[in-house]
Amino acid sequence: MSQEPQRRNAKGRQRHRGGPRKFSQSAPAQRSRRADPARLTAFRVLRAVALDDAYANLVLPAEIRRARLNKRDAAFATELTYGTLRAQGTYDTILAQAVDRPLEQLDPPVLNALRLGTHQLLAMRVDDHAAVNETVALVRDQVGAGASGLVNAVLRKVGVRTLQEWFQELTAELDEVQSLALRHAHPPWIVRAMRQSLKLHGRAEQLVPLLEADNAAPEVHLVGLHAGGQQPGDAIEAAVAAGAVRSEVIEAAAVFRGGDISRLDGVREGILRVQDIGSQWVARALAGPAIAPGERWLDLCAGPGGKAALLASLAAEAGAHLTANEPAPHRAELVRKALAPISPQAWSVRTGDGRSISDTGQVYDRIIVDAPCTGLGALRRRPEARWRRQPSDLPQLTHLQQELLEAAVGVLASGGLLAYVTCSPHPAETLVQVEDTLSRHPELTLLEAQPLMEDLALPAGRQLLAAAPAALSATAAGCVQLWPHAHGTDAMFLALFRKEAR
Ligand SMILES: C[S@@+](CC[C@H](N)C(=O)[O-])C[C@H]1O[C@@H](n2cnc3c(N)ncnc32)[C@H](O)[C@@H]1O
Repeated sequence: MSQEPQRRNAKGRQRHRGGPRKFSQSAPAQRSRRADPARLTAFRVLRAVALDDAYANLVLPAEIRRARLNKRDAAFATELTYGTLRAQGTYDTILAQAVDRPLEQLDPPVLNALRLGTHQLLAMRVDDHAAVNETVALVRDQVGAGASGLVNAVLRKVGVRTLQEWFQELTAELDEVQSLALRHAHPPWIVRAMRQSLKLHGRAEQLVPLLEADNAAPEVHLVGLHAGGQQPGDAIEAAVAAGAVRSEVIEAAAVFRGGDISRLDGVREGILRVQDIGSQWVARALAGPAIAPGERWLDLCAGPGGKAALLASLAAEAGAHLTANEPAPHRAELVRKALAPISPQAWSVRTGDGRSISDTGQVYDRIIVDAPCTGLGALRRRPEARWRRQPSDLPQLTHLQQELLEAAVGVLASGGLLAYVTCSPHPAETLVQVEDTLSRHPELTLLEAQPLMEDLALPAGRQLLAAAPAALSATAAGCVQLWPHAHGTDAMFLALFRKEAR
């Protein structure tokens, strides 16, 4: 976000000439006065995100197909959509300087178009004229001629400065957190939470690299499953043959950089799944220590089934059985689909609230609580998420996390293992929950998660973990917190408890 394309000469007015240009001056089209299809695609996604609470990563591919965009225009629409959504708060601060009324008084489609135009002007290599004229054409086509004059005038004001010049102007009076928030396009409360968490894990000086990593596209990771008579390694071999690169971090995983993932045979068969290596790693940590045949496992919050599929695959190999629990019926259905390729003796799905799991009358030897959380550890994946989440979401989520942990402890067998996992590094969702749980349950011991995860890793993975700085507390030292900038994974958190045998 703090980087911008080199587009101006020393006088700061001319577009750069020569040198690599990602998008042509007229990209993707100055073909007509109707809305350009790539920009219209981005506009439609922004509208769905704002009006229907849609996820851009789900809506965008469908809109690209609907508009029949070619590869180049699809890339343009993707960069425009994700870049605009990610930096929305920063662009709104800039736009507030150029609009003569509070932004809330603008029609939402006009505000979305202004955000799209601002991203093109300040962060994409699109010529100023094309950025302004195409946005005006989009507004005329989609909103009406009335708003096009305002959009033209506002974007001309925005384009008077470069992004760096706007930052200089706007951050002069801001404190450090607000300034970082503006420059790296994160809400200040998230910057504060990240700073606090990094500090607790001995990484106080890594805030900027983390914020930068949140703004970069994540790699696509694959996991191979034990399913359909195949070993996990077979699926990975097939993926490698199709262009994936074997992971050097953990086994039965690969990194895919080759485009359309659904073309891989294993993905269609369900024996190869897209799953962040951080998620794979924490799920394997639960299954890591020696498994006795006949063990009963529970995934208390299983939807949509990523970790459940890996755990069921490991259960199938070891002769254990996984119960995958999920309260939302449509998500429970996704779990069933995810588990379908795996031997049916190894799993079952329960559709129900995790807080009432004791109703089953069962106890479990290994339980994962992959709790509903703010998702602040996966901001790379959901460009709109950081602006949608509010600090006011925390009390309800942390209360639910605590209730789910209580329910899990209640059905954990004596001597059993409990993994508490979040895809958030927020201290209130992680270390505070662990300390509260330990204080309520003297029968629980916090295990050292890092050596367990090291045992599961390949040399490069072991090195990544070993490079972790000293944490500030014994609790933090016992848990593992992964980070996008340090491990190349989502910021997954893992605490591993054992219930002492009576
Ligand atoms: C972080 S997601 C789990 C991701 C999943 N483990 C995976 O790897 O694909 C949290 C899940 O908890 C579910 N959930 C929400 N409330 C719950 C409750 N009261 N009991 C159990 N699960 C709940 C959500 O529907 C969501 O599917």
